[in-house]
Amino acid sequence: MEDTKRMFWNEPNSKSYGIPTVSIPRLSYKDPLADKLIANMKPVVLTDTNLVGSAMKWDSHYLQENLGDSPCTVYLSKTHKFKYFDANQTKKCDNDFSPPTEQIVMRFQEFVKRLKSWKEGDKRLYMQEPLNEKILKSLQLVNDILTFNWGWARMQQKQNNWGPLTTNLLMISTQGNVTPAHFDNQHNLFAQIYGYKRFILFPPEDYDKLYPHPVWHPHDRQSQVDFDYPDYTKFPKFHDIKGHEALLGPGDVLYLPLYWWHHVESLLQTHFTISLNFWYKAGPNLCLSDSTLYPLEGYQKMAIMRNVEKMLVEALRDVNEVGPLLRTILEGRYN
Ligand SMILES: O=C(O)C(=O)C[C@H](CCCc1ccccc1)C(=O)O
Ligand SMILES: [Zn+2]
Repeated sequence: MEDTKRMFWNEPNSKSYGIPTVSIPRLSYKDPLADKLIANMKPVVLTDTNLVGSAMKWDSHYLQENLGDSPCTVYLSKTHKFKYFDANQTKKCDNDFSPPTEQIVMRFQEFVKRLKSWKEGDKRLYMQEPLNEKILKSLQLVNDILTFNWGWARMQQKQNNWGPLTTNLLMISTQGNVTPAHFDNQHNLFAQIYGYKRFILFPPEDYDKLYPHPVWHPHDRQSQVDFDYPDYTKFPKFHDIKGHEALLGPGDVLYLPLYWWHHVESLLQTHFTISLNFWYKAGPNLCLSDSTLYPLEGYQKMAIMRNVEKMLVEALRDVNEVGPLLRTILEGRYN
């Protein structure tokens, strides 16, 4: 029994979902191609940035010592999926929205206790807490953060015209958890600290194949397609989706460009995984101006479509009128 258990643990739990993928390049940060890809808003895995070198020693014991009684946000799910939702947008859903996860605040040491005793069948846990003065009480941890490779991160931020760093989200996930496909409106330097995570990315122009929820929906920015059981009747174009895949291990940093879709899963090699992201606001080139280059990029068209939807919700005041009005514009005139 032990051997088969061990063998099972060694092989990544990466289900294929039947989606064809190409590998995201893994390069040294010294490779000029790395900077070229980032400048062109293409994903790339950097293997030796040492961005969070001082966090390589962060394990559950060390974090418990240094975060012990800090309150942290923990999501609970009965399934392996942790589909993010904006609780402030549930009111527009006239109560047919059922939250897929529970969000609770608990002391970090309480979280570690539950994480350690977690076993298959228990509710899955996902701690997601921004690192900021609210929870950073220990000088040791502050010192670790101060010794991140900020020089490299700031150089990327500057030479690629990103906006300000807004968040460093600390994520600690039980093995096998999945964050379903979604996009964020920030650039992301995603650092893997402990355990392995698999990313499947899709470019912004795959908007039509991933069928995002409406902008006013609690699941705004998330794909409606359930990758485990895709509904090809409702979402026929999902059939043609092609992904860009990366397997991240400790020390790897994935540059995840603004508006790129991503599905993330924690693999089974370890009981839990630890990651830290660096979210940077979009730079000025998200707004159209007389210096905008044409034809527009996928991410710019995505921003336009979202703005049109938001403007219509605002103007019509009734989300159920948006579809009919858009169809009136389209039918027999633009299709
Ligand atoms: O770093 C990213 O962008 C990720 O998606 C990482 C992802 C967890 C993020 C959860 C989340 C999704 C949407 C809004 C706020 C928080 C993971 O690693 O499981
Ligand atoms: Zn994300």
